[in-house]
Amino acid sequence: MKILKFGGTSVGSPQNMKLVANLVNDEYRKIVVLSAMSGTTNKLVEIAGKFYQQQTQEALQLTENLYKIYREVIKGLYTTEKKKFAALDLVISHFDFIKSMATGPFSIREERAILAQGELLSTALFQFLLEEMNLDSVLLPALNFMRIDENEEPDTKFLQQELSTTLAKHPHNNLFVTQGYICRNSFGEIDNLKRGGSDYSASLIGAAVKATEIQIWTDIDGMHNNDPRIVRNTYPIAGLSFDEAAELAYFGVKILHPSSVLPAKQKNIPVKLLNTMQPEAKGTTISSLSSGKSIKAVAAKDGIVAINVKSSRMLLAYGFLRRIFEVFEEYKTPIDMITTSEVAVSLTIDNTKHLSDIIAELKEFGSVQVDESQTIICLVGDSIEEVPGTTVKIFEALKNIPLRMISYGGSKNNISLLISTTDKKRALVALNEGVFEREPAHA
Ligand SMILES: Nc1ncnc2c1ncn2[C@@H]1O[C@H](COP(=O)(O)OP(=O)(O)O)[C@@H](O)[C@H]1O
Ligand SMILES: N[C@@H](CC(=O)OP(=O)(O)O)C(=O)O
Repeated sequence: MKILKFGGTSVGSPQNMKLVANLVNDEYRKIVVLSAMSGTTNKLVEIAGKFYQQQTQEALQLTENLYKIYREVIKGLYTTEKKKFAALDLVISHFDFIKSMATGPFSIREERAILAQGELLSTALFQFLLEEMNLDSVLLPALNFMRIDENEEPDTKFLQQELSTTLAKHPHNNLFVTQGYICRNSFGEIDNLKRGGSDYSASLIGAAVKATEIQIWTDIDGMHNNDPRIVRNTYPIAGLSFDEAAELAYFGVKILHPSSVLPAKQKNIPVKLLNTMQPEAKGTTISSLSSGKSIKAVAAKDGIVAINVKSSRMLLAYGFLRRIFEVFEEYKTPIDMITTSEVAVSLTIDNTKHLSDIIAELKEFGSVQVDESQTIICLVGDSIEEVPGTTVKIFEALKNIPLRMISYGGSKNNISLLISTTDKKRALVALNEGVFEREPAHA
């Protein structure tokens, strides 16, 4: 069994959906996981926001605008009038559901139900397309098997049981289609795996059915060495280890959801990143194989806040760091980077929900300085410290950029630097020239 996940751009137009239908049309047994058509989830977030603010007319107007987009999609997607009618009926029922939110109370529960409509629509429309092409496929409702527990962790046992029971009912089918991103929570309500979560769905499903391969199909030919939206002359990386890919995803490479590497790593299932618009390109293979000692890529994570706590009283005192960490633990706020000196500690966080409470408590230890609008630049590779001259190249490339924090030696896979977000573009461009001078032979 293979898992093929197609992201928003891959199902973002009738033309692309047809490309996807042709790509899944072969003899392999597979589960196809689809995201919402690109732009849809953002629009649904906007609509839910208007309902929240009780701006009902604006919400209904945005809903109508989105409906019109789907009406056009139907025109371009099907050839027979019969399917066009059936698809229109289906689309109307989903939009009637959204419009029904105009009456009655609106809470986070209704918001999540609205956010789920994108994946429900894309999979239903895709299933109709497969039917029109006479491809035998089964639509599996993700809300029947994808579940998160009270800690928002996926219930992998339930997933495995439900999927194996469902698949056993279709022993002669090779093609299954399901929704990414959406799930139920511990109350049985509609919920989701957070933005970009369809990659995570694919990986969890792959691990549950012990797939031979998980393919993430998107609009670029694999993981590039640098952000192609910011830097020119980036190139796809042929191979990455699970650990390297996890670091890159966590530190902001948009192509892969941060949680999606672990389920595949645990079951040792290779993950391929492939391009729907260029299916013959090799893409990137993420596996347990080491991909060679070198720096493979750089990622940038914005929205970081640096907090510095300085306390001469605490000089050389044991227990100081534990007490600082306890404050973050109390507010369920993960720490990304940490650097220390004898009298001070600097930490970074990206979740600022409890920032003022955290600062208030930290002030009990000494003076606290907070710097917002920071970016972590993370260089990822294998056994970085064993490659002579690596750090020299990095600091030479960044010689004109103020570095607020440096984290090196925590793992063999990364060097992280904290800079002001205003310097991010300059830093990524400088690193591209100074560290990744040219495409390696294997890429
Ligand atoms: N290092 C990188 N390698 C490849 N793509 C990247 C990288 N950094 C950012 N991206 C962006 O990620 C985009 C694909 O991710 P995403 O929009 O989530 O895809 P999808 O809509 O298929 O889920 C690419 O179009 C690319 O611009
Ligand atoms: N539609 C969801 C889930 C998702 O993963 O989308 P994409 O695969 O297009 O990043 C979102 O926009 O967050």
